[in-house]
Amino acid sequence: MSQTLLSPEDLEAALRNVGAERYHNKHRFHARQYSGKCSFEEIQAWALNRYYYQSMIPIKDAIVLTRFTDAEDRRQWRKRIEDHDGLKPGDGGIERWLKLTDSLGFPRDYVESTAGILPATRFAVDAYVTLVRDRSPLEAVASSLTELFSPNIIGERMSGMLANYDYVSKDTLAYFSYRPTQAKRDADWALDYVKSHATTVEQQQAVINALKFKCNVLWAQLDALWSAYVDHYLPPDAWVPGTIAAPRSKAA
Ligand SMILES: O=C(O)c1cc(C(=O)O)c2c(n1)C(=O)C(=O)c1cc(C(=O)O)[nH]c1-2
Repeated sequence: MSQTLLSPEDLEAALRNVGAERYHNKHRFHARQYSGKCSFEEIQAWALNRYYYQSMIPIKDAIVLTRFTDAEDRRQWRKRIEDHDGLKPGDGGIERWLKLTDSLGFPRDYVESTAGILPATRFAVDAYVTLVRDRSPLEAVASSLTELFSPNIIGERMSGMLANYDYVSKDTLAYFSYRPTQAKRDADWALDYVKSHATTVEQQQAVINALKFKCNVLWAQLDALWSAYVDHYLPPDAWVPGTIAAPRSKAA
């Protein structure tokens, strides 16, 4: 734990180091997914569970918005909500995620009910929402900085999935074509914010810890998927492969 005040550049280096050590691109589920080793059911379970993350991101961002006292900060942050919700029905990131779960055979009402997600998915995502509500606005912004690292993992995931799974296409993965540009815009802004607002040792330590926490939010979701769908240790109420969704031949 650093006890000296870091320059803005050294703080950025420390934050990037958190990602280098802990981001979910290092998780074995990610490697399994992009290298083509996931079964159809594992990809279904990943998309179903991740819907919960997607659906809670704009709620999380709406909470962050309420915590800014500066109008310019709110103007910048509200773009995130628009990206996910779209500006009209049928538009936006959540809708694009639902197109992916449609293509994997799931009925929309089942996905949107989140009835079949893993308990750890719910706990991890809810913990993220709790953090942005209960900790400082600075920590809330810092916790979004995993997006500094998302363009790389998205590139690896998309090219690997397109090469290895005949049931996915650029169309069904459209969600990810939009994200890298949005994530770069958001992460650049958030990084500048954190570098200019974390001006004490305590604040710098707090932002580093917020980013570690967020890496754990992402990591825990992949741990849960592995346990339930690779090791087949299904928790009660979790979606059971072969049920609910249309069979693969019809789905994809
Ligand atoms: O595909 C990914 O691996 C990935 C990672 C992350 C991230 O690092 O938090 C986000 C997303 N995707 C994403 O699509 C997204 O909308 C998003 C919002 C946020 C956030 O913390 O506000 N992270 C992420």
